[in-house]
Amino acid sequence: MDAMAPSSKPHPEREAGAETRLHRPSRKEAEEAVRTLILWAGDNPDREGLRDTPKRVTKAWRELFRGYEQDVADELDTVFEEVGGYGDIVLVRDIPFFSHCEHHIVPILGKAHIAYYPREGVVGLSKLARVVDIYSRRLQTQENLTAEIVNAIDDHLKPRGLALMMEAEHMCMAMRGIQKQGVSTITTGYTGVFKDDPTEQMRFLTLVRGAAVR
Ligand SMILES: Nc1nc2c(ncn2[C@@H]2O[C@H](COP(=O)(O)OP(=O)(O)OP(=O)(O)O)[C@@H](O)[C@H]2O)c(=O)[nH]1
Repeated sequence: MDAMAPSSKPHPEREAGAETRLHRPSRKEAEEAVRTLILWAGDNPDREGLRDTPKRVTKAWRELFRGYEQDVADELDTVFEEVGGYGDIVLVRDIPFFSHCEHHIVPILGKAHIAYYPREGVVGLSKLARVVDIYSRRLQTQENLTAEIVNAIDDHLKPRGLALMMEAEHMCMAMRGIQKQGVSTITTGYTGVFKDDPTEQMRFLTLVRGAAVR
């Protein structure tokens, strides 16, 4: 697909039942908007170093926000049912991610840890990281990002339980506003046995922190 072609898919609407299709501006319109922001920042968009910047920024945005073009169902529809009777915890730890906060469009940088107890099969490990990627590459709050990843994996895989922890630094708190660097925000989501049984939550948290105890 042309990296800059407008998507044929509607933007995902977070409000249940919303069916409106949003108008995607042309690439030229998007470049014009970047030019306006350069002027707003106080620089000259026609000077040599900035002349191609609107083009670069729109190209970068296509990449940074490619999650709007992707569907998690495409990643999670392969389930391996032959797992040799394995039914214990599967934990994929330290998945790096970046997103952008929907309030300031400034990066959120962090790690995700996903665990589940298989019920009927397992998914490819990389697919879990792909789901994190798809939802991260949209404008987000950390809470919404966490909930979307949990709901998507839980719906498709139907595990006995799913646990997700996301820890991230929000550049909107580090680089502007309150300007506190190194602050980490932790969000969690649990379903099934992880939701119902505090000892399962403890096991998850212990494994995430690195000690393989039972
Ligand atoms: N809950 C939550 N808040 C976030 C997230 N990302 C950014 N924020 C916060 O969103 C809030 C936006 O507050 P506003 O008062 O509307 O905007 P603001 O004037 O730019 O706020 P300050 O950041 O305090 O300067 C700030 O407190 C941010 O820290 C997130 O993922 N989750």
